[in-house]
Amino acid sequence: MSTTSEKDNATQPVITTDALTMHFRRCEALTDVDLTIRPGTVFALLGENGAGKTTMIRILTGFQQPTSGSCTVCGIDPQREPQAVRKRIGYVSDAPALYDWMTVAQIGGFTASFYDDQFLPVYQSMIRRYEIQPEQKIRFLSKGQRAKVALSLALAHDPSLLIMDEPTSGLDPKVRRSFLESMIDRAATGRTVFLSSHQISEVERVADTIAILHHGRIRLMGDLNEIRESIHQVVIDTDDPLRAIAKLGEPAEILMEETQGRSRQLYIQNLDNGMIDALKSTPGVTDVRCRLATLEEIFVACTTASPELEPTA
Ligand SMILES: Nc1ncnc2c1ncn2[C@@H]1O[C@H](COP(=O)(O)OP(=O)(O)OP(=O)(O)O)[C@@H](O)[C@H]1O
Repeated sequence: MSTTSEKDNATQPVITTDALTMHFRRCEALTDVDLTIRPGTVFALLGENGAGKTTMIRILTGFQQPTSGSCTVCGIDPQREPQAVRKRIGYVSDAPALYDWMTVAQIGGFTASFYDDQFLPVYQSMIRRYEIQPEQKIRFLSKGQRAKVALSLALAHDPSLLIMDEPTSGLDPKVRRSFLESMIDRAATGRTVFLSSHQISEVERVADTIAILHHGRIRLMGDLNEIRESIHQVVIDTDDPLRAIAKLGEPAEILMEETQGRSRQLYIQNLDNGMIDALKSTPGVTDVRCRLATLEEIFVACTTASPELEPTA
């Protein structure tokens, strides 16, 4: 029977951030990021290059002090107790720093000294499965082989939280597929996976919760299926490019708007049938077509600011 504290652990958020902000001298890498990630989730942080994903991961793993705001990882503050956080989690950085002069076997033995007895046999079996020679020097491994060693080191202590920055870059399609499937299996057993990516198709396959980061701000966050079912692409044809279109009321939110001649394309969250009818009956509107947006379109809509929708400072 599980104890009260085990039950608490199973429901307590694994990661929380509260108004997390990181401003470098010339760049606002993160601004007011609020996140809550529950156990048993595969969470994907999506964002284009420079959106702030690595900065976020560096703060969560205690390698970077935020400018303001706070966060917890497995209930621990990574700014106060970075070592305690790193011992609890598995972490794969976007450029794994491995000791080049060691062999694959030696780096496993070295890392095993920080964990319990289970680490080494699990590491060795993963290395075998990846068909990497244990006696090979790290310096002579290919990029993909290095990624596999880094993954094996991060996973061998069976962490309850795995944090990965672009985990599949460098992996071949076969390994990529089995790796992604293993992430789903981890979540099914109550463990949590946090990954950053700009590979939309991969995220669609594995993630159940996503956040889209744009210029350091969360543009959209939530259950992936709910997000996909709540955002529509609407194309409105008019008889005149300057024709005004009926304003959509609450709770609809326009994520992106583009005009091409007499055709206007909008990505709208929380659209309802009444709004479509209102658009259709707007004078001068000749046709309205509406369908659910793909995740790729949602990503583009959230990371391409329409000038008229840019928040004013
Ligand atoms: N130490 C630093 N000093 C100054 N600026 C930094 C520093 N680290 C990151 N930045 C800036 O912060 C922004 C976010 O960088 P970050 O590496 O977090 O992006 P990312 O989303 O991981 O991008 P990518 O997908 O290209 O890896 C970028 O504009 C980057 O130049």
